[in-house]
Amino acid sequence: MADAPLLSSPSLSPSELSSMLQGSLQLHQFFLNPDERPQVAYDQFQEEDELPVIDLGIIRSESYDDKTDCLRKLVRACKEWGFFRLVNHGLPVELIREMDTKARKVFNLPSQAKLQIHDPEETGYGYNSGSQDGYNFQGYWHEALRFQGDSKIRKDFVETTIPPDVDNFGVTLEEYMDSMEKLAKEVATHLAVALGLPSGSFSDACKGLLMRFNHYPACPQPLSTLGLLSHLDGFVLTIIHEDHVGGLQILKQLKQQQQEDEWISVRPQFGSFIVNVGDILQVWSNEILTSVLHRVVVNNKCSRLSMAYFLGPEPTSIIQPEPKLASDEHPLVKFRAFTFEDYFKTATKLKFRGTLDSFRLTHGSH
Ligand SMILES: O=C(O)CCC(=O)C(=O)O
Ligand SMILES: [Fe+2]
Repeated sequence: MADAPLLSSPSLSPSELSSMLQGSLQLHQFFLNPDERPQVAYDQFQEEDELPVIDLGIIRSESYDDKTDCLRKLVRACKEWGFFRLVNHGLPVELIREMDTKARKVFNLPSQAKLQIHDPEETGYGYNSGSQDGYNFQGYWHEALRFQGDSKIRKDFVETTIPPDVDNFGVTLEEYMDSMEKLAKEVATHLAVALGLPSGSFSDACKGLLMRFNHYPACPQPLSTLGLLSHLDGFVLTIIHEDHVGGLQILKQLKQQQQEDEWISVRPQFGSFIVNVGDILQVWSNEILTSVLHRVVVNNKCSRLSMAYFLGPEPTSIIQPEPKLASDEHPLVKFRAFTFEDYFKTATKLKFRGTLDSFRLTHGSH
């Protein structure tokens, strides 16, 4: 019986479940093939798997030696992990909390109200759930609220679709996205400097593109499904804030140690950000920096909210490696000419896995 497990899961609120199951899928249709199911639970943390921590206060400081050390650590983290934890970033925790609370309020609206948050002309804009036909993440235990475009379009969209009982959602969203854009561009600037490039090499070609709130309701059979399938982010940098629950998993690169890569759970830390390298930065950096596979595992106790901000290039930008980063150790990687738009179309078809291989002319070090 498809719905029998629901009866044995008293911790799930009926509204959380109906939010996922009101669409075209039944519970068992979220179950993945055994080889795709997670073997590591959302809260199985190992000490050796703590992400590298980058203290932005040190990079901003006047101390040349500390700053240089920290920039080296930043490059190492982006090479070896593709991810790091950003602390001392200066963004007020009150703003983060306010954004988290308001996004949660939207997800807690009845399903019918959430389904109104969409733009008929822009698929994927606004609200989507994993039980919805044609949604990129159909079949995953996930619902999302997505905002993009310039701030005028965004403001109009929010005003006409988000119910007024979520107080000033649009005001907080604009403030949060502005702060994220500044922060992401600052990180991109530090990365350019750390690689020996002029400071604007990456950030000048970027703009804030997309903000996605990810909500993963508690799931009656968490190890039979995933919240988000394993994927590579398709932008320059992603800045994620997650609540206290946990569920993000990263494929830890163990190739240097001649071992198979392994999935590790990231320990949540409210108030800090998780930053990761996207495919476009991997190309720009001549594949010195790495875009790494990650996914989300769900649990049967409580829902989880993450807020992901994506910094990207202009849609018509030609994406190519920076020739100044070519060296004996890192010969210039060759790609056929492609724009960010081309990248995105291919990535959508491939579900954001292995997209760059479609554009690669020679095989690099990945
Ligand atoms: O929910 C998370 O922690 C990760 C979200 C994510 O990977 C994404 O939105 O691309
Ligand atoms: Fe992602």
